[in-house]
Amino acid sequence: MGSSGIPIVDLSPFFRSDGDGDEGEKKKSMQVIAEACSDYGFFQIVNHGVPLDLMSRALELSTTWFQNNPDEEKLMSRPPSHLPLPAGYGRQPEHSPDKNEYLVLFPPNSGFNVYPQNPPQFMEVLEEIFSHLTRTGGVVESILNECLGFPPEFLKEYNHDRSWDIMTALHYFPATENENNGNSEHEDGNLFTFVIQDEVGGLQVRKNGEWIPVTPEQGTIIVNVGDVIQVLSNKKFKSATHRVVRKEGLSRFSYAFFYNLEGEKWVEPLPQFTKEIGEAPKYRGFQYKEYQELRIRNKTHPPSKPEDAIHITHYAI
Ligand SMILES: O=C(O)CCC(=O)C(=O)O
Ligand SMILES: [Fe+2]
Repeated sequence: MGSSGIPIVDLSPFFRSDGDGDEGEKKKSMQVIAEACSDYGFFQIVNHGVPLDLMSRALELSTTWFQNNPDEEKLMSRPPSHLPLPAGYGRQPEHSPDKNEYLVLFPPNSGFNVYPQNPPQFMEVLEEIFSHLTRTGGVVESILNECLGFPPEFLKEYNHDRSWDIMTALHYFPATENENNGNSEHEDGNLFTFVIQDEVGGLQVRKNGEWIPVTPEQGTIIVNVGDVIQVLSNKKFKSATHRVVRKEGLSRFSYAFFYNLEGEKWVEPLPQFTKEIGEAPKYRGFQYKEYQELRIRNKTHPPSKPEDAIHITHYAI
């Protein structure tokens, strides 16, 4: 358990080749994960395969880049991509309640990436951490697959195309006297997200109706389950409700890695969570990219009332 009461799971047994004794450890970890996902969709991982010095380095470099980068880089053009959002630098529109700026990256082999040039090592570190997070994503995906009782490799085959994964480096501005919203209350629309945060803190998750601060623990990666897992499992696993609150006098830096689905994929509650157990589906099916486009429109053209923003409830039956 972390100091915030969010479970911390040691993934090392999942990275070792199967030896005696590992099965028991794996089972215990999977129980903790399954419970956290059934309750509120949030847990943390250690011994996750991403080198700790790479994580610190990535945070140091993004801090330097956001604080010092020349405006030309911030203003670099963001050509359209295969996703409903472009790669490169962006900033929340002036009217947005969210006060952050960010850098969007696609997988290292993507021709759509727009990389920062300074510091010169930044691009290499971004590519390296992206690759590590992708590998850890595969491990977490297979754990969730087993926790949900899917046939072996079901999620891996359903979600074999990694070209829609994205990573964002985020910079939250210091809070002012009047407001401290960094990233409004939301659920992520994907399978799951990894968050790496600096020591400032500010990420909060809603658990049993209360906002719980996710206390920074160096080297830990936060995992939050997204809407796709919630829909496939007909809400057996929950998509985590979370937000970021800014601190006065302090900038906060983080990375979010979104383990996504290819845009053409169809998402709907699976028969083992509906007709095979006599339960009605809680959602109608949808194409992944249609939902992502609607979510991005929430950000670029915010509805006049927050309750008009599109969430997964848009597809609720
Ligand atoms: O910066 C963070 O800690 C979380 C970011 C987040 O929730 C998101 O980008 O969806
Ligand atoms: Fe999020």
